[in-house]
Amino acid sequence: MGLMERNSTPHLLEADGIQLTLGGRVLLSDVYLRVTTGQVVGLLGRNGCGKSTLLQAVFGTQRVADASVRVDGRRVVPAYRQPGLLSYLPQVPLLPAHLTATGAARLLGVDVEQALAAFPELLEQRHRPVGELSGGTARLLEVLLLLHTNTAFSLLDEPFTGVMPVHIDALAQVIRDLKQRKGILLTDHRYAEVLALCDVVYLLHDGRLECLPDPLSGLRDRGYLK
Ligand SMILES: Nc1ncnc2c1ncn2[C@@H]1O[C@H](COP(=O)(O)OP(=O)(O)OP(=O)(O)O)[C@@H](O)[C@H]1O
Repeated sequence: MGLMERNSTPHLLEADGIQLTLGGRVLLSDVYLRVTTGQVVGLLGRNGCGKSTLLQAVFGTQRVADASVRVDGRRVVPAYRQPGLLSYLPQVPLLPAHLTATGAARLLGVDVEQALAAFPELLEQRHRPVGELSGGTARLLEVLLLLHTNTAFSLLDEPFTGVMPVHIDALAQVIRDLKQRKGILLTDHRYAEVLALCDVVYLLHDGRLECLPDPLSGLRDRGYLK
C-alpha cells in the first residue's frame, strides 16, 4: 500500500547535504530542497548546471555518498524503492515505441481515460503505439501518465519540452488540479510557465541551490531573465 492510500495527511520530501562531483567538476555542493504535497516546486538553472542530476539523486538512480533524502523525516535511499512515494519522468523518452497509451497506463497502474481526459485528441489515440505519435504528443502522454501515478510525489524533468503552447496551458491546469493530492517537483526552461505554475522556485547555480523568495526579480537580478 502506498503513502497516498494510507492517509490524506500532507507529506514532506526533503533532500539535504547532496554533494556530487562528476568528471572532476563539483556539480552539487550545497543543496537543501523540500517539497510538500499540495505544492508545485520549480527547479531552474542553466544548461548543464546539474538539475537532471539532482532529480536523479532525489529519485535514487544517481548514487550520492551520504545522500540524505527523507520523507516525513525518515531517510529513504534509494527513494524509488519506497512503494507509492515517487514517480520520475526523465528528460529522455521513457515509453518504449511499441507500447500503446493504454498498455503503458496499465503497467503504471493509471486509469488512461482519467489521465488523458483533458486532451480528447490524445485519448482518441490511446490504442496507437507510442512510436507512431508525434514527438510532442508522446511527451505529453508520458507527462500525463507519470503525473497520474498513485505516488505522493512526481519528479518531472522538462515536462513542457516539445509540447505546443495550447497544450502547455492545459497541462499546467492538470498539474494545478493534481497538486491537491501530490507534491510535484519539475524543471523546465520555459521560465514563464514555470513561474506562473510554481508555489516555490529554486535556482541551481555553481552547485548551490537557492530558494528564490521573489522568483521574477531574483531571476532578473541574476541575469536569467531580461
Ligand atoms: N556520468 C557523468 N560523468 C561526467 N559528467 C557528467 C555525467 N553525467 C552528467 N555529467 C555532466 O554533469 C553536468 C550536469 O548535467 P545535467 O544533465 O544534470 O544538467 P541539467 O542542468 O539538467 O542540464 P540541461 O538544462 O541542459 O538539461 C553536465 O555538464 C554533464 O555533462
